[in-house]
Amino acid sequence: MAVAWLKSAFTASDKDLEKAQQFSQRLGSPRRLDEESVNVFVDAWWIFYENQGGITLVADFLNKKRREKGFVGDLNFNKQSGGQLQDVCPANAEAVNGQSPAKRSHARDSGPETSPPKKTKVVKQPSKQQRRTSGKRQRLLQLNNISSTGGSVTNALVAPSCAVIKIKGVEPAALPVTTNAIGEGAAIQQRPHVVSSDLRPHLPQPYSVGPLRQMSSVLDTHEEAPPMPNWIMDDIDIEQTGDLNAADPSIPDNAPPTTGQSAPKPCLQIKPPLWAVSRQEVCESFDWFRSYQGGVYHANGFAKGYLLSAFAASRDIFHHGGQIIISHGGGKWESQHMTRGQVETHLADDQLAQDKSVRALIANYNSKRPLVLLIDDKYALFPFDLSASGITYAVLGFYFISDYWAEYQKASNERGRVVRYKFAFQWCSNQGIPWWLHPNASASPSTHADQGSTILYQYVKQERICLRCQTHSPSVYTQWMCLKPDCSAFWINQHGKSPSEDCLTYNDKFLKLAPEPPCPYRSVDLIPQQPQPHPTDGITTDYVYTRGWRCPSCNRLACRSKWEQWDCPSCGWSLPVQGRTRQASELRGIKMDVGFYDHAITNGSGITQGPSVSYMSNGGQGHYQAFELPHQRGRIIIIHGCLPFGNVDADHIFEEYQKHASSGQLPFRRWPLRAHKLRGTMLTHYFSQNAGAPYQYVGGADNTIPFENVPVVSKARDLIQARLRQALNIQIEFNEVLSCAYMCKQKMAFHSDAEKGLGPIVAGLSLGAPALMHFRPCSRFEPDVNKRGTILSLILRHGDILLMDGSEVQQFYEHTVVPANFRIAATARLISPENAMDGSAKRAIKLEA
Ligand SMILES: O=C(O)CCC(=O)C(=O)O
Repeated sequence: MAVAWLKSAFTASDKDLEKAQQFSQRLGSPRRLDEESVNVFVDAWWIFYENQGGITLVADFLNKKRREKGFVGDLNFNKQSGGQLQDVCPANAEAVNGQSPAKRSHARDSGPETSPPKKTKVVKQPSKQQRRTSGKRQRLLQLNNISSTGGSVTNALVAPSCAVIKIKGVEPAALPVTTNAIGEGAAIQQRPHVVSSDLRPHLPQPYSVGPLRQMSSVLDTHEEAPPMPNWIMDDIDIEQTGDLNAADPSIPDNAPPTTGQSAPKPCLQIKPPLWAVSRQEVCESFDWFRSYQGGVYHANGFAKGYLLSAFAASRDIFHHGGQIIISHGGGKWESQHMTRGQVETHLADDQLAQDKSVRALIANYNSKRPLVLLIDDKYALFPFDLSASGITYAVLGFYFISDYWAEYQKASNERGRVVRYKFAFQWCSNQGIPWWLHPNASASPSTHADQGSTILYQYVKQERICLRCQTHSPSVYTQWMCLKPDCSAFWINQHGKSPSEDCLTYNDKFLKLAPEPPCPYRSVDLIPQQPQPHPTDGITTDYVYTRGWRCPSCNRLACRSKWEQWDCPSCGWSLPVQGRTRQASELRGIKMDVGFYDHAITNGSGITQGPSVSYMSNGGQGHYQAFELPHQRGRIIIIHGCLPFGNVDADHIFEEYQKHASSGQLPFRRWPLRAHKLRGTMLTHYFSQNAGAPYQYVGGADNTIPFENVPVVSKARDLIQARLRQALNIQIEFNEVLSCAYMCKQKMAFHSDAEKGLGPIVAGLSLGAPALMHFRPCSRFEPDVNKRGTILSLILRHGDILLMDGSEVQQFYEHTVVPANFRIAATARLISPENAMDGSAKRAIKLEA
């Protein structure tokens, strides 16, 4: 009976889609055939011919449907007859084609329940009459014959003298994937889907030659700059946090070993088209991956970049020379965190379809949107040793997600396992052959280059319906299991058990390259836009000038670490920037989008606000305001610039700073942070230069020049000292000034100036755009980060001087500065000779002692 159902439906459905729809409904498919037409047929096919050992389930399923349709009696599973399905109730005899049961076809000719499906003879397509009367089993073939006239994919089948069912009227766009089911053993060759008329692999030319394309055409323009992770602080105490330099937060050091190659890998003989040494270089230069912490970078609900790293799940693979990559969806692995100086272990947890990264990847799958895959040097499945070439990160290229599913993975949590979402990524072939398969990539081309050419396109969409949850799951492994974590049959095989991890083997049909959706991107779309070093308006302080670049000589992605130019730390290639000097008048009027004009004190902070007090200077009248911290821990005073002429000095200093920076006389640099968790060197957000006594916080003696070399800094120091004298009668001669330059969207993270040897008075002059300065209790004072809210916020305007008076201000509080646009600050301190020594001199003294 069941066979007759299938058979009649198959044979009748060659007429049109409507017939196929009827069949789908008879099978009880919950889905409309116009969406999943092909899958219905494939389900039926696999249920009958491929469900090894699962025939009881098939019988249950069909009997349920029979009962719903009003049939009397159930199909009987007859082991003696080798697993055939038989209708034991003669009352149904006439229900199918008016035939007697004896004349009907059987689902299986022979073979025990557990035997694999037999090879099928190819049969001529019978006439309708023949099909009715034939008692022989016919392995019927279904194919989705899609020919795309204007499209890029032509998928043709050649099937001499065989039964073929075509589903007409199904547009390729309506199908989730192009799907073919071919009877095993049938004399059918499926031609490769052809992406262009030229089947020869072509080399990724756009990487090496050709014009650089504007990235803006492929990027979501409203995408915001990703925030720096909040643990990136400029003054993390190394002793307190330990040296975390080697640890990428997405790659715990206790990551399980990646399955795959353990033998030494060959070195790359070429430079990848895009590579980097630090995570920051990737995030600042490459718009497709701007995630400092996670392995998946997503924006607007879609994944844009995916980093393959050491922390592989079991069964992650790098197949067809990397043209099929299977990887877990990212996140929720066991990880170690530093909290208040203590290492805490967070146990691995189940991934959920709603998790942001997983959700974004699924959205890519559903919309056929490609994403970019990157690897780091810890990704064991890549066949070359990146680190031997000094490469930490490399961009592979565009991939689309050909399938996804969930599975259990071993984990050291209470249950011993966690749910992981796995994604199958497939190379977008319009990019040519992958760069690492290029014959020049390897010293021994035979090792890897041939992997790209032995591609089999004979893809069969392998899926089955779970009889419990009635949803499809791909046949990823040789044993089929429901791969929907919400189903009670999830990860349970035909023996009713979870498979043993070691016994799972990929279904080789599943690993064939799938027909691809059209890829809207080309290789050149990966190349970051070449920076514009001399814009027509002369403004070189906008956000885009904070971004890194790709060295056109060696392809390295590099941060912009110098004010006057982009340069490549590997090969020294540089691109000088020629901007114009910005006037303070262009910037000082920028409105701050905050709910206060000058300052805000948080209720309960214990801060006492003093009155606004006037003072006189040679520029006119100014005023200042003091804020007393509780427990006499010191005071914070803001001295506003003098009107009407008091800011003229500040205006000149602002302009002079820019001129000296552009000429190289004042070398503004982004300096390495002393401790951080990212791989590679992490640079400060802002540019800085120290003058006078060395200040360890920004590079010590390495980043310090004498006051004589930078007259503008001396002028800034003089102005600060004059204001302290005029407003507060404080006589002080500072011996150090840290000058910081912030381009648009750069800022200084929370920190305190608590370095040993710093005097109790710290005073900073603000120039250019206004900035918000916030104070909060520091961790020693309030370990609970949730209770460490801002206690005081101030707006620092052009010409203002901010004074922090008292060493306890730094011991108990930390501060951050967030400028509204281009701004320069000169902060003066009095540093004791001991601190003025650089680190090595100090170590030498310690050793002598
Ligand atoms: O930009 C500023 O005004 C902040 C400077 C600062 O916090 C520092 O140098 O420690």
